[in-house]
Amino acid sequence: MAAEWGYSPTNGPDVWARLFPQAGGARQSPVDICTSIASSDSNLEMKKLTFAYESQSDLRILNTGHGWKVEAPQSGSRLEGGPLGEDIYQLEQFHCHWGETSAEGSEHTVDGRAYAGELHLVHWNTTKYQSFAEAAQHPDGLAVLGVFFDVGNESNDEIEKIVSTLSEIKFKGQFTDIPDVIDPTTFLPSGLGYWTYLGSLTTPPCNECVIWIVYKEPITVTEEQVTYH
Ligand SMILES: NCCOCCOCCNC(=O)c1ccc(S(N)(=O)=O)cc1
Ligand SMILES: [Zn+2]
Repeated sequence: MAAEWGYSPTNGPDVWARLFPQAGGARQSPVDICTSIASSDSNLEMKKLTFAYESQSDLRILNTGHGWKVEAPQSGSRLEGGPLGEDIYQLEQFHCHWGETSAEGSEHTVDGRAYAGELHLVHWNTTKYQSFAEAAQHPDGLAVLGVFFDVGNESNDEIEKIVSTLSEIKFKGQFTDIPDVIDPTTFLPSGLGYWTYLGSLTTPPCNECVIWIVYKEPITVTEEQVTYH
């Protein structure tokens, strides 16, 4: 039985490769995004990244033990263009990484700077593959949109619909339904500039199957919305 991976010295990222060989690979995420060496690719400007999501209610939210995850398989959603070639990607789930304080918590960093948290909208390639699990075995299987959280005075209404349910799922494995209607489009910043690179799942099994699209502009949430209680 694989030991529980986590973020302590004995089960954290430095030892994941012992149990999950892909964690020792050449295209592992997260990375530090060095803005001075990121090159702008004129192709990307030509093929605009486009997305279309449905609004859904009664989505199931789960305490994964490392944060919350909302299961949101949306056959009517589409993410395409930009670095995704001719393939169409469909939303599967979205989840959040955050930390003990608002000074840390994001997985990607920008010129060494961490944000208070990071939202991941996880999509899979429905043009080429028949399921999420199958797509996760291929280098172009998944596309994940990363959105940084900045802490400020305005709370984010859509995030509030999610974090307001966390008191019901205090323990790993617990889940509940979010009664409100959630529209994933509202999680995206107004400025749609992004960095993109070929990487991996940021947690075990660390499959090298993700085309990462990390938005440059963070969205603002309150301290309450993005720190462990
Ligand atoms: N069970 C066989 C291997 O399956 C590979 C897929 O892993 C399933 C569990 N993990 C995920 O789905 C998963 C999805 C997204 C991210 S992340 N943080 O990179 O967006 C990390 C992990
Ligand atoms: Zn993630």
